Amino acid sequence: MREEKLIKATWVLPAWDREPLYQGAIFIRKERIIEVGPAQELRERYPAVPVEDLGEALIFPGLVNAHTHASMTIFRGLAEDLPLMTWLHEYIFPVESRLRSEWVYWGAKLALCEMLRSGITAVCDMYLFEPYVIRAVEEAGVRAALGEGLFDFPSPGYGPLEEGLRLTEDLLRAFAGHPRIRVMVMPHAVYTCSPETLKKAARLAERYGARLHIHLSETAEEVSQCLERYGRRPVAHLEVLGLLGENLHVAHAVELTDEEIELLARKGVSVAHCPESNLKLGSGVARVPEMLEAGVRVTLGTDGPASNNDLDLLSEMRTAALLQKGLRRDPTVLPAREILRMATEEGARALGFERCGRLEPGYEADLAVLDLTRPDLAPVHDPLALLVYSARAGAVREVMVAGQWLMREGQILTLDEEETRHWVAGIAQEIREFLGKS
Ligand SMILES: CSC[C@H]1O[C@@H](n2cnc3c(O)ncnc32)[C@H](O)[C@@H]1O
Ligand SMILES: [Zn+2]
Repeated sequence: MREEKLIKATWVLPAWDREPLYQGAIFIRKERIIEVGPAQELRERYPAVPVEDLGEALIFPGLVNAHTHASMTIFRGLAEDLPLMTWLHEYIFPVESRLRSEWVYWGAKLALCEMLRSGITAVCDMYLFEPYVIRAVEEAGVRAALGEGLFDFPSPGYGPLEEGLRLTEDLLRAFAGHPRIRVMVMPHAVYTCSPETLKKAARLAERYGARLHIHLSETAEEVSQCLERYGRRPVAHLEVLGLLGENLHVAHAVELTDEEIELLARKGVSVAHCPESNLKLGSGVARVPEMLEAGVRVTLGTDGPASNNDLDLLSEMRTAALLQKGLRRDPTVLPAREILRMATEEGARALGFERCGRLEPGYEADLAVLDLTRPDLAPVHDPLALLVYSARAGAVREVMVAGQWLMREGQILTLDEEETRHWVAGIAQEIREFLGKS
């Protein structure tokens, strides 16, 4: 395998806050970016390095899906048009009680194929039987921050909670120092984890210097249940239990007061905004402009494919932007640049991948390539706006993580897409049978 590469394209967008380069190139050595600049200059500087010309295309920083449950592809379309608590308690938790490790493995592989196709190079995943997601992630070659989802009731993945904590600890040890995989401690939510469980999770994270991830303030019902049970809202609940801090990454944060936004900002908590799942489950709309204004680190996630119902972060960027503009009757709210920041650099930082999310010297060579020969991506007045407002998953042609091509000319190199679809079709049939659906 070549240690050095020079890739060039008609456009290179180095980062959310940088101007796009026309006829740009990137010089990569092993997994790192050494230099980004005009193609002609880089060719002259590195004459011995073969040039890979990507032609009429836009090279951009790989996207970061900051919250998902990848394996839930197997449940896509199973329970529709329901509010979160009904969806979870009456449909998803019962079917998940029959979950099997190979379902999680093949479901994750299908999800990774889909995510690669929308230019995602890093993902934050919380699920059950997570070691099987890790297997899929290792095969795919993407970057991931992940953990076994923990709740008080017995899990099909690990049994009683103590086993879940032990499994998390084993994973923390096994993947310490891994170049692409970070293990996080992942209690599911305040309504499925007792205060004792949350404290145990926080202690475990602290012992290993790990990050914590939890669903937080996703719906009004979650807030009222928390008030009823503990006499305080979810954010205050986590504060009292000592969870709010820079190592905490929360999903959703739809139901926040001004004071809660201030507190999250002050404590350095990051938020994964998941607008399409929040819309589809009728949960509401997160107060993203207020969070950004207050200094909260906002990232972007798809949430699981059973509540979104896709894993296309390009379309998520568009939804996130359009939603706030429409709600506020103000097109200047959440400009494309800010959206790209959330989907790249901010996501990477929230997951602990400090040298990802930008195409700059010293950063990991995690990037994706948009095919600009498509009619829906012409003409190119503004590459950044094109990426945020016009691009869809199908337009991503290449993906590279840590200097390795994972997708070339529309072909995923590391996973067998056909085989994966075939396995998932079989699993879906099994699921339908035990649900008495066919
Ligand atoms: C404990 S593993 C993860 C757990 O989360 C469930 N889940 C999927 N989507 C959501 C959501 O939007 N809010 C809360 N919980 C969700 C998933 O089904 C697993 O049980
Ligand atoms: Zn979720």
